[in-house]
Amino acid sequence: MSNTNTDSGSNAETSQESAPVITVDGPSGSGKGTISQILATKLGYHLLDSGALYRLTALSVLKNDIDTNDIEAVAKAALELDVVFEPQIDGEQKVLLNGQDVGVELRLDETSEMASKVAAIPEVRDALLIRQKKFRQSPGLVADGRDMGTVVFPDAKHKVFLTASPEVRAERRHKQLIEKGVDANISHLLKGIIERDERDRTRTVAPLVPAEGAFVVDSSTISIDEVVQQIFDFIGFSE
Ligand SMILES: Nc1ncnc2c1ncn2[C@@H]1O[C@H](COP(=O)(O)OP(=O)(O)OP(=O)(O)O)[C@@H](O)[C@H]1O
Ligand SMILES: Nc1ccn([C@H]2C[C@H](O)[C@@H](COP(=O)(O)O)O2)c(=O)n1
Repeated sequence: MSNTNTDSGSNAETSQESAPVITVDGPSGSGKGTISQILATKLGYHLLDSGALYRLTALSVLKNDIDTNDIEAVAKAALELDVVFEPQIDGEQKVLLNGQDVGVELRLDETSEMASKVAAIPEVRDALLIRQKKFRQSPGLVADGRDMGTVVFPDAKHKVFLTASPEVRAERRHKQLIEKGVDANISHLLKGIIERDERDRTRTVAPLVPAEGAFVVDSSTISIDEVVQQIFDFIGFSE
C-alpha cells in the first residue's frame, strides 16, 4: 500500500476521519517498527513511523546547527520538514529529507539522542501533530510510536502496547547493528535504552504509557511471528 499522505479536499477528509487505525506504541527497540510493517503489509494498510518524524526533526536541527534552546527555531524545523516516505516492495520505507535518502543518518546515535530531546518539546509535538493525522487514509493505518493511542489517534479501533526487557532490546539492537556492519557495544546500547526510556516515560508532554484498553504484548521471550499472531487474534483478523 503506497503512503500517499495527501490532503485533497472533502473526500480525503472523510476518508481520514473514518479510516480504521491500529496503534502500536512502546519503548525503543521493542519491535514496533518491525511488527507495524508486517501488520500494514498483511492488512494492506498505510504505515506511519512517527519516530522517523522526530528523527527527521533532529537531523534538520543538527544539519542546520539550530540551537535546541531556541524552541521557536526547532518547532519551525519540525513544521517545515520537506519529507517523502517511499514504500519499497519489501515493506521497508525509503525516507527522503529535502530529496536526499537519509535512512542511515536517521539511525545514528547522535540522531537518536537529539530525537529524544526534541520530542520532549511541546511545540515540536504540536508541529508534528497535523502531519501525523494526515496519514490516516483509506483503507486504514498502522501507526507506530509512543503516543499514537494516547494523543494522536485516541479514537483508534485497536491499540497495542509492545514491550520487552531493556536487556533483550539491547541484545536485539546489537544484533541488528552488527548485521548492518555497524560497530556496537551492548552495555553502551543498554545504557542508552535505559536513559531514553526514562526520558520518554517521565516527560510532561505525551509520556510513554500504554493507552487505556491497550493490548499489552511483552515480546521478551516470543518470536516476531508469535507477536504478529497475538495481535491478529486480538483484532480478530485471520490470514
Ligand atoms: N519478538 C522478536 N524477536 C526477535 N527479534 C525481534 C523481535 N521483535 C523485534 N525484533 C528485532 O529487534 C530489533 C529492533 O526492532 P525494531 O527496530 O522494530 O524496534 P522499534 O521498537 O521500532 O525501535 P525504535 O523505537 O528504536 O524505532 C530488530 O532487529 C527486530 O528484527
Ligand atoms: N510518537 C513518538 C515517536 C517517537 N518519539 C520519540 C522517541 C524517541 O526518543 C525518538 C525516536 O523514536 P524511534 O524512532 O526510536 O521510535 O522520538 C516520540 O516521542 N513520540
